[in-house]
Amino acid sequence: MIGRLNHVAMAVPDLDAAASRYRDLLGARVSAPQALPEHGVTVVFVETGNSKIELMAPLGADSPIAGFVEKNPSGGVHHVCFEVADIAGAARRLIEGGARILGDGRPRTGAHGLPVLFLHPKDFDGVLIELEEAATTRHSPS
Ligand SMILES: CC[C@@H](C(=O)O)C(=O)SCCNC(=O)CCNC(=O)[C@H](O)C(C)(C)COP(=O)(O)OP(=O)(O)OC[C@H]1O[C@@H](n2cnc3c(N)ncnc32)[C@H](O)[C@@H]1OP(=O)(O)O
Ligand SMILES: [Co+2]
Repeated sequence: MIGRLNHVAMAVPDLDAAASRYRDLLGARVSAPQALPEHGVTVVFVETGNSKIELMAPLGADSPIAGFVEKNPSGGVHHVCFEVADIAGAARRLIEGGARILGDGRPRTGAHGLPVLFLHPKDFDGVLIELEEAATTRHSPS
């Protein structure tokens, strides 16, 4: 069901400093910061050729990554994101298999303008998994 690794996300305490390190020390192409209040994070994406790194800092009072950054004040790997062809079908199959989808269970629009959802880390060996519907499978409204 899962396809390409879309990104690995790192939660960081200082987004500008982290972005500079990837740009200036590692020589990577880094996108402009994108504030996503509906997700409680500000993100930049680092291009790695075969995938991406998402650097994210908490945004707002109810950020879902606030607890993680509090427990890991230097930052750390927060989640991995896999592409799926059909996110609604994937969600049904996961629920049938006993996995928990975080939030209200419905996909939300993620940083790339595509539907995303998150699976509980306790159901996947302590790793938070994000699923993103692959761009090629989106249909334009007719
Ligand atoms: C930018 C949009 C989008 C994209 O398009 O790419 C994004 O990536 S948004 C990214 C931010 N959004 C999310 O992460 C949404 C889903 N996450 C959550 O709902 C929460 O982060 C969480 C997973 C429910 C954890 O929230 P928290 O407040 O930390 O809850 P707890 O303190 O109760 O933690 C429970 C338990 O889980 C462990 N934990 C927490 N975060 C992680 C993590 N990232 N990876 C692995 N495990 C994690 C935490 O340590 C607790 O464990 P115990 O202490 O053993 O109980
Ligand atoms: Co992500």
